[in-house]
Amino acid sequence: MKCLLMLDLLGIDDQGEEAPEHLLNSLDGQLPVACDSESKDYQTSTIVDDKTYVVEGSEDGGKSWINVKIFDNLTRSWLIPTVLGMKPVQLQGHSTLLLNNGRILIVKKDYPLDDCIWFLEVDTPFVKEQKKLLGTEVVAWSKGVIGSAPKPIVISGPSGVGKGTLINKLMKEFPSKYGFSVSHTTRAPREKELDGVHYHFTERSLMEKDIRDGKFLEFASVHGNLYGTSIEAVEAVTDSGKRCILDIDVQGARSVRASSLDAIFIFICPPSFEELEERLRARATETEEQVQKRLRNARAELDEGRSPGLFDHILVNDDLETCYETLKKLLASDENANTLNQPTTKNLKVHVSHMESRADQKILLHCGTNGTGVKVPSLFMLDISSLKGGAPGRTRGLNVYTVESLRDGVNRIKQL
Ligand SMILES: Nc1ncnc2c1ncn2[C@@H]1O[C@H](COP(=O)(O)OP(=O)(O)OP(=O)(O)O)[C@@H](O)[C@H]1O
Ligand SMILES: Nc1nc2c(ncn2[C@@H]2O[C@H](COP(=O)(O)O)[C@@H](O)[C@H]2O)c(=O)[nH]1
Repeated sequence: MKCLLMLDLLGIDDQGEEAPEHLLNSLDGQLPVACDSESKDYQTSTIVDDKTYVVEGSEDGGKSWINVKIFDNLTRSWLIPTVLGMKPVQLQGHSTLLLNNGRILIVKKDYPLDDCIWFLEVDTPFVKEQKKLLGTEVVAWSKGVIGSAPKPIVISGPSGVGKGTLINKLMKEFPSKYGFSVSHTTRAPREKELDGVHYHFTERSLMEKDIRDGKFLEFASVHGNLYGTSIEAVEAVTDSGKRCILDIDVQGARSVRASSLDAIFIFICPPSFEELEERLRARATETEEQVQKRLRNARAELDEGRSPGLFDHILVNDDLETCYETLKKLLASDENANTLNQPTTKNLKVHVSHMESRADQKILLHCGTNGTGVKVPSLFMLDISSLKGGAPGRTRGLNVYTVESLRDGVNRIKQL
């Protein structure tokens, strides 16, 4: 039904008829396409090679929707792509600009700067991989975030090595600095484990559906159960300004390594296999059969943990305090090396009328009055030269400047 409605807006039926002439004539991916401010329905078209990406939205009686479809300029037919990632909740109009790295920049009109910059990935490595996996056309949304965020930390290692113990110590000593990525799992809760705190305990069919819907950054079958990190789990921590810690198995670490998440990877080893077995039994949370299974898997994980290029650091958890101190030092030096550029609140509501791309990865956002009576600069500059991350998570590393025209053609540029 939804699909019919979208086609209807363009004045065509669902029998695969061509896009109307006026739309085709106006399609030009190289030029900024300004939105139609008179209309309640918002639509832009961007040409990428032989395809035209149409982003459209509408507000109808308080309900709003956003849709993406593709017009194949060779076969002259419409394609409905699989849409991944978290999409904008509302549009009150938007402008688009094709970037040269397989992304379309989308700036929402009349939204605070914090929530107005989005990317629609149409030909990035993530999208290419998903196209192969799903066998359909794929597009992926990613919200643009101003400034950089601290790198997430992936902690991996065999069951019983002490990952949870080390992470709990970090969280206890630095509650405002680190946040835990709460995974989903199909395993049953242990005594004292709380839903939403230690894990999101879920049913396999629900989790499989969410995986199909692209909600997971990674997932793996571990010791007979399904475990996974949702994109939301990581982004919720990162958005709160904390450094996100993921406690995941080696298969999961490998998937995250291959993803757009720019993380630091730490592998925890036991001092010996006998000590690992002792810790696992002493914890007394598993049946004998489960302990045997976890120990069998531990041998493979210990081998895999040493594979070149997978982990940045390997720590031996012999004496707990010594290992904890080493972990803290390692994280501190990594933080210093990646000086944090925490975003300040960007509450300014901007009404972008059009965008202009410059050769040096800077984009000029020309703004009109936003109707709130609050004076807002009429020109912003967006620096996209150091973007990090991307779909299925956020795109970070955006820098925004105000541009103020002074006399004699001199501009004053100030970073927000
Ligand atoms: N350095 C250490 N020396 C002795 N015991 C330890 C040490 N570190 C952790 N332990 C103990 O080992 C047991 C297993 O630790 P923990 O639950 O943190 O492991 P884990 O790696 O998180 O396991 P899993 O992957 O199954 O969640 C716990 O009872 C914990 O108290
Ligand atoms: N790939 C993932 N592995 C995960 C995730 N959350 C936890 N784990 C790993 O599973 C085992 C077993 O955990 P337990 O709580 O049942 O003892 C352990 O190695 C965890 O690191 C996840 O989201 N993805």
